[in-house]
Amino acid sequence: MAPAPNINPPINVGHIDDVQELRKTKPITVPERYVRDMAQRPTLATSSPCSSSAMSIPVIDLSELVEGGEDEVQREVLKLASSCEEWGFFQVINHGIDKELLESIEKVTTEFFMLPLEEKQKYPMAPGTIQGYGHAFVFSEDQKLDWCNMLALGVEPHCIRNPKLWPTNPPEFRETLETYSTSIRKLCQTLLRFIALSLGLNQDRFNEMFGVTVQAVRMNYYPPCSRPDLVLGLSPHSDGSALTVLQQGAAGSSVGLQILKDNIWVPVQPLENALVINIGDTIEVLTNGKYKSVEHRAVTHKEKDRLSIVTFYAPGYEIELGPLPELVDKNHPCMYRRYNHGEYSRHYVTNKLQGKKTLDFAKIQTQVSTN
Ligand SMILES: O=C(O)CCC(=O)C(=O)O
Ligand SMILES: [Fe+2]
Repeated sequence: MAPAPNINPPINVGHIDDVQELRKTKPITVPERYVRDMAQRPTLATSSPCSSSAMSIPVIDLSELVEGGEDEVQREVLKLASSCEEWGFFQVINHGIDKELLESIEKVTTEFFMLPLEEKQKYPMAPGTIQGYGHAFVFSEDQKLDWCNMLALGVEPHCIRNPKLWPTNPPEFRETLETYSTSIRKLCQTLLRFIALSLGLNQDRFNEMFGVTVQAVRMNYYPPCSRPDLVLGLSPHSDGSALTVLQQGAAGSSVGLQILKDNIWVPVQPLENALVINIGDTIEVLTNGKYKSVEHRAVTHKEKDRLSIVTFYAPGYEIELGPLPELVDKNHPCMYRRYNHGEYSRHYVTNKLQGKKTLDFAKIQTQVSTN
């Protein structure tokens, strides 16, 4: 979550239907603003066992890394390295976060989204901003919209919080989010230690340089859509974070997350009690492109709804970023420029989601010789 963007001139996003209300009142209507151009329409997840097992994101057992003997640790670190390098995504099991806590955050989040619209609108996301209830990343009247309702909140440091936007209904929401965020924060720090090791770096390399880290949460609720073949739940994008932790709704909800691998949209099958981790743009830059942030999107389902609770973990805004010198040499020339993380965050939240385009901000453009 970035410092509040300066909105100048004011943004006109036009009328935005609330998709949950649409679903209730006009269940088969899909307004034009939600209908994607042909090229953007989704290929829907199949549940065919062969397609999913041939292409499923790797699973990392965190207990092997944290408590395993030398051999297990070494094996799992190698697996982590290949997961980050080849997929940019993995699911983590035995992560140490209580099942009850995962269930509680899911419960309060679901309860929030099920409130009447007037209640949710007490926490409005103003056009062009990224906190509160509504649609983020919409900047014009003619922009296509995602079939999704969001509640996005800055969590850490406290100065990025807007307490007026933290729901007081359901009453346990705030406390549950605090407890959940503390646990997810520790998980991110642990994962960053092993990710550093997997790159041959000192295990504290990332945690030490990140300063006063920034943590934000986005809760995405995707109601069913009568034409999932025409809409997207969330537009293709990579995350601006260092790491993202995604909790998918429990069994019974639909498969909705897809990641772009070798030009194919691969569905991520939810695993019981697992968390989905992905590499964000910041780790791509720090590793000089060795570990890349991967484009992903969400699709909707005809009958089932879906919830995702997403935590973004990033360095402090004041931290200067650029490829780590240890990962730059003659064979790996520097691919990204140096910049301040606050600048990147601002750039990220003032542009619509458009695949990996946002990261052009940091890429060093190589000159094509015309001779
Ligand atoms: O809902 C999902 O599965 C994707 C969410 C996501 O990518 C995000 O919020 O950045
Ligand atoms: Fe994302």
